[in-house]
Amino acid sequence: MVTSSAPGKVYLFGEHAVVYGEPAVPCAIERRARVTAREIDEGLRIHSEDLQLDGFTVEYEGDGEGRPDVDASEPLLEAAMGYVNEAVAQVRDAADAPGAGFEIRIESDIPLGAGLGSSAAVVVAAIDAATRELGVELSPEAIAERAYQVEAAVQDGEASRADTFCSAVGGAVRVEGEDCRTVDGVGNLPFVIGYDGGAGDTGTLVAGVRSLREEYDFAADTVRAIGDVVREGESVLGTDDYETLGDLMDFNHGLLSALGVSSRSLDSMVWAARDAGAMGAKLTGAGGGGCIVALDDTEDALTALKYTPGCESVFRAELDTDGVRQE
Ligand SMILES: Nc1ncnc2c1ncn2[C@@H]1O[C@H](COP(=O)(O)OP(=O)(O)OP(=O)(O)O)[C@@H](O)[C@H]1O
Ligand SMILES: C[C@@](O)(CCO)CC(=O)[O-]
Ligand SMILES: [Mg+2]
Repeated sequence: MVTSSAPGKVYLFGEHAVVYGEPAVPCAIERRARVTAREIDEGLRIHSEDLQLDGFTVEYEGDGEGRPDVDASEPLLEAAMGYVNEAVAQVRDAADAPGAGFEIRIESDIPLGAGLGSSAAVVVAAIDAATRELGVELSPEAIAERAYQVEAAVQDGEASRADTFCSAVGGAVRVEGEDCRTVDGVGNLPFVIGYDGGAGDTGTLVAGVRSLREEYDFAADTVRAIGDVVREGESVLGTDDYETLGDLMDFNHGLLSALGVSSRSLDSMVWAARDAGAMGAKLTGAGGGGCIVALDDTEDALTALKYTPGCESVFRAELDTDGVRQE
């Protein structure tokens, strides 16, 4: 039996646009998914007490074919189980063990569908734990590549390498197409996270941006403008010019909002943080609901968010320089 863990992330800049080849800078945070894998004779048994589908919790056991005994629609269940099923397919391929069976147990500190990269963290940790269980040790980079294949499969071919690379190697990273690298010297940015208790489905939100881009040239321009914001942001990354970094986060949020991936509660948390003096604030991840990230080195945004209607919890996020690791 092997347990591995991998961190979630926030996007300083660049989500969504990164799917179309623009650069993005996600940062791993000290919130982890832990996955325990045990080899069994055949099939797949998955336990996750964190898995919530539209307000109810299930512990499911499935072989990827049969359906767990819960009252949920087929598409919802498919969305819920797709990541783990595809991760196990990658493990079987990596270990050249097509018939390997697993019992997988998931425990995660990362809220689901909230923009903190729960899917990437679960997939990265699952691939590490289950390959080690079969006696195969993959490098973090190889795990990142396989985890990306999983996200691409579940998100209907539309995913970037950003979440999975960040979760696998930790720290702040820069991803542009297939070019994935660590960004040194970023240090611990004063991130404050506000969470509305809700969720958005990454695959659906990505598909929405894709159709806007196809329909309107100005939506394609908006995606390119996000890339420009990221390139500008990179010039101050690693300096103490948090004001400029914050202004660019604000700009990035406006562009994401134009692409239709913000929500009323994300917008009100963003404004609450800004009104309290945060240097910048934006949604993080796919959007639709979930989390915002603000830059504030005082306690003011944290306190203001606590009293913001629609904000369910608020916390500081420390940069996690560790990526995937065996526990
Ligand atoms: N603790 C968990 N147990 C089981 N499955 C999980 C768990 N955490 C995440 N998942 C899987 O990841 C899916 C959520 O992934 P999704 O990409 O929509 O959101 P996210 O990764 O949290 O946010 P984002 O991609 O915006 O950063 C869940 O539906 C589920 O399939
Ligand atoms: C929305 C998106 O850019 C980030 C989700 O955390 C999707 C992806 O990069 O695969
Ligand atoms: Mg995800």
